[in-house]
Amino acid sequence: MAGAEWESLEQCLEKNLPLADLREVKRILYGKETRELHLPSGAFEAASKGDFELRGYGFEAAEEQQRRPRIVRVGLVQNRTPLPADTPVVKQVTALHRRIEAITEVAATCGVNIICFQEAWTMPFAFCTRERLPWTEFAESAEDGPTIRFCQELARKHDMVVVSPILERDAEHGDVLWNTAVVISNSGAILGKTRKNHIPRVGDFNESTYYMEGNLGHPVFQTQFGRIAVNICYGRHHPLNWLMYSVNGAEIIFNPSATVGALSESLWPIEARNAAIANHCFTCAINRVGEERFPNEFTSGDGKKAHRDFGYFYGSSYVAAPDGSRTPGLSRNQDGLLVTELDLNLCRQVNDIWGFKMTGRYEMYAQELAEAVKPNYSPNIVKE
Ligand SMILES: NC(=O)NCCC(=O)O
Repeated sequence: MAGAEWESLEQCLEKNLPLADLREVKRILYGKETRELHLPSGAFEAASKGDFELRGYGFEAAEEQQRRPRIVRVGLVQNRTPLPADTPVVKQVTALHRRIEAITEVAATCGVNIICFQEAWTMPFAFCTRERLPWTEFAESAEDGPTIRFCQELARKHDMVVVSPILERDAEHGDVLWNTAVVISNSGAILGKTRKNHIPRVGDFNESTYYMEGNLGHPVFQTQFGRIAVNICYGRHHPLNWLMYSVNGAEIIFNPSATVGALSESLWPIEARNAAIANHCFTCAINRVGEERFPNEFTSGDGKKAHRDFGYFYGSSYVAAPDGSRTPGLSRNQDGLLVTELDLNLCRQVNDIWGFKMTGRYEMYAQELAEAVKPNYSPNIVKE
């Protein structure tokens, strides 16, 4: 499997396909073509100087007589951890704050209204280990920890909603850890938080050693720029997880993630995009980048030899629209900022065309699932 040397699917297609074929391949792979955003030249200069990729795309909705376009710009940030995993905790957190601060500055010059960082962005994704320390020292309060205060300053300074996925320590309830995303209003006020509803036990993702499944349900946050929700990483494999955020009114669902090529790269382009189609909303898939090596080797008891890293986090962040179209992905091997302009009117327009909210038969499935989860349920199998 390719590591950092292989830039992206898009780059490979562009390099190897004749133009006419490339256009057809993109139409079939990515749906209706998104327009490239004209971002300020200073933003590209700053991105180049800051050594991260900057891409901008826009989705269109039809013009309506009674509703004005509801244009919103989202910013997706993918990044590697700038320091080795065995660097002191505070130094790593500080370096990541500075990195995100620089990228968010550029996002602000690009008119981003809502920015979302990757899963557990303030630390190496150390949940392959089971050693607790020093990794649990990256956990902090979702109400007044140093990262939340930092994000509140970003929100106020840039008039931007900030979605900050962190490792949360809930001091009010037994110092318990959670995989959490905090949503901060563009006023700087903390709107609330949401916790990862589905925790993986696959490959080296030993997160269940550190935290339980979320207990906050499917909150949707009403912001000045639309109704948003956060489906954290592994929750992207669970269609009902997306559905419940949509049932609660989400127009944009962010999917901050941390996942590696060998496990999920062929699924990555499908799941958030299918969720956008099925739920008549926009979805924003964000994955971290690079390789993180840990001081002590580990095994996950799956027969693989002991090793010291997860594998390659392949970035490839993208935005999908309710009509099934999507942006090209950011690269597999660079830090990056993906700016995408959405017209939220597209959600209802596609809903009126396809009608999945009308034809979803949710009451039927609610009844059938209520029966299926009962201990004495027997599957409805018709036999000869
Ligand atoms: N962070 C996380 O939940 N990863 C699990 C593996 C995957 O979902 O690809």
